[in-house]
Order: sequence, then structure tokens, then C-alpha cells
Amino acid sequence: MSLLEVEDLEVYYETEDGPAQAVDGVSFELEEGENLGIVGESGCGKTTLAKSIIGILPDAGYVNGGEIRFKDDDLTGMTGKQRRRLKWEEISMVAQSAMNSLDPVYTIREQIVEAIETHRPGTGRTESNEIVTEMFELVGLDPDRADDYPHQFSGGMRQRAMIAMSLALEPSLILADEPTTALDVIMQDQILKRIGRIQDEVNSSMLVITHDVSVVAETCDRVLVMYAGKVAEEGPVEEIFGQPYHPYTIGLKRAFPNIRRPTQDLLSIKGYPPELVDPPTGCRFAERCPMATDRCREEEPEAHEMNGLRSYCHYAEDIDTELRPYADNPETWSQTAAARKAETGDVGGD
Ligand SMILES: Nc1ncnc2c1ncn2[C@@H]1O[C@H](COP(=O)(O)OP(=O)(O)OP(=O)(O)O)[C@@H](O)[C@H]1O
Repeated sequence: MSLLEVEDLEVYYETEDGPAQAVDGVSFELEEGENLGIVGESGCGKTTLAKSIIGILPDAGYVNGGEIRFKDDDLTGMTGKQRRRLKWEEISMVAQSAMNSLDPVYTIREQIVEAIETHRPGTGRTESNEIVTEMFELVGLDPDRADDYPHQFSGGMRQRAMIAMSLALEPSLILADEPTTALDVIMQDQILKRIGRIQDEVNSSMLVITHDVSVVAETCDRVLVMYAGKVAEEGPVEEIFGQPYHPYTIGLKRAFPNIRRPTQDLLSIKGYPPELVDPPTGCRFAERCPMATDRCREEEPEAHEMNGLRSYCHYAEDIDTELRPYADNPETWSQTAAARKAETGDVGGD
């Protein structure tokens, strides 16, 4: 049994134009102690996926279908009260936006102690204070500063305090949503290393949500690449960033600096992800894909499995034999329908 099993999950938002299919048929599993990165451009559904797991979707959002099983309980069938108990004790979220969720009128210690005592009623004050000290040390904050108020901390310190608070109950699953985006590179590195060390101590699993593939390469065992609400590709980090099979992953990989090839030109995938209220039939990436054919525009791709990877591209099996040199060539990417549209303003089809 996996720690977390997401099966055929659909999460929609009610909008004026109709339901937006933010997460559409997403499936994956997460094992105990494993880290899974979720990458993709802005708006592809990463945060929606995390929020549906922890049960904090905004009012407009709803689970339209599928299952989220955590330790074999179906979370989608739970009441709000059951979900709230799970949040903190079992599943905790470290989010950029959560930095603002520290209460300004209480000290950091008061907030962490309250979380501990609410969720573990038998815990005495001395033990709670010990946990605060231990967590502060783990995230590299001076425990003497625990009696400060949030406004007395810098942004980076507040973020560390949030991480300390999220980890105080030793959750089995940590959802880290852009955990380091607002921090400078040195601080980012420190925080990621610390999260890794904390994880080793408490043996928790982690979903790392980010648009930055280098963060995933550093912290994760496996990666799920999302595009326009769907899984494009999933597999071990070395495979996905080494020899991906999905053209979107190939493009995404070339959009980030490569430490091994620092002189390589960075690529930008022209165009934008499609509207999710009325998404295109067929492959959602077709308009921006240099290898798209009529079949891609008409028929939705099924999963192809090879080399431990799961790739949703009709031509995944041909990439290695025929298409990789073409897909790896930056010139290729300026020939897509979306690239032509971006350059000429021409809205004509392919
Ligand atoms: N409250 C909402 N109401 C309507 N649509 C929403 C709402 N929140 C998100 N969406 C839409 O759902 C889609 C997925 O958004 P989501 O925030 O999950 O993406 P993301 O990949 O996390 O993006 P980012 O990296 O920018 O945070 C987007 O098209 C977005 O516009």
C-alpha cells in the first residue's frame, strides 16, 4: 500500500464561462519516505492538486471525480472535521502564501504550541516547548527568538518558522508548494537541505510543487510533469531530466539552465497553455508541440510505459529511434503553430 494514491482525479473551478478543468484525470502514487516533484508552467494545476489533497480548495473549486487515498482512507469522502484533524497531524503544507498565515498577534512559540496541543491533547507544556526548540534548531533559527512576534522576523525567517510549525507534528506527508521561491539562492539551498534532513529524521514523504526543475532535481526521487491539468510524463528524476520522452518535458528541460552544459542556449516554449474551460480535444500540448500531427489534435494520448517512465504522447515510443535529434534542436521549437502565432500574430491553423 502506498502512502498516497491519487486516481483519476478531476478538480474543477466554477467560473462565469463554465467549469475550468484545472486537474483532469491525474493519477499517481507516493511511497513512504519518497519525494515526488510536480513541475509545469504557471496555471497547469499544481497548486490545485495540492489543495485538493490537503482539503483547502477555495469555494469555487470542487472534486468532480476520482479518489485521493491516504493510508488507504479516501480523503474525498471525509467530512471537513476529519480533514482538519489530518491536516497538521498527518499532512502538512509548506507554502509560499502560508508565510502570511502566521497570526501577527501571537508569538511564534504560542502558535506552534497551540498547534501541538490542539492536535496532541496529552502533550504537556514542557514537552511542547522542547519540540519548539528542536524544530527551531532544525530549521536553523535561534530558539531564543521563538518568543518574537512574526513582524520581528525577516521574510526568510518567517518562512523557516512556517516550516518549523509545519513539521512540529512530524507529518507523514509534507506538501511543499514553491517552498523557496521568494528566497535568495543561498537561503533556498539551505532550506532545501534542511527539509531533506528533517525528512530523514521523521521519515516523511514530500510532494514538491515548483516551476523550477533544479529544485526538483535536488530534492526529489521522482517527477510528475503536468501540462494544462493533465499528466504529461512521470518517472524517476534521472530519467525525466536525462532522457525524457514527452516533447513538453524536452522543451521544459531546455528552458532551465543546465549545470553540466552552462553554455547551452535557453529555450522558451512559445505560446501559452490552452484555456481550461474549453480545452482542445486531443493532446493539450499539440499547438505548441513541434512534432504534432493531426492525430495529436484529434485523439487524446494514452500512457506509454518504458524505462520506468510513463509518458502521455502518441509518439513517445518513436522519440528515441527517430525524433530525439529533432526535438532536441532549439530551431525546431520556433516552427510550432504557437511560435508562428507569437512571431507573426497570425492566428491561422497549422
Ligand atoms: N479560485 C479559482 N477560481 C477559478 N479558477 C481558478 C481558481 N484558482 C485557480 N484557478 C485556475 O485553475 C488553473 C490551475 O491553477 P493552479 O493555481 O492550480 O496552477 P499552478 O500550476 O499551481 O500555477 P502557479 O504555478 O502559477 O501557482 C488555472 O487555470 C487557474 O486560472
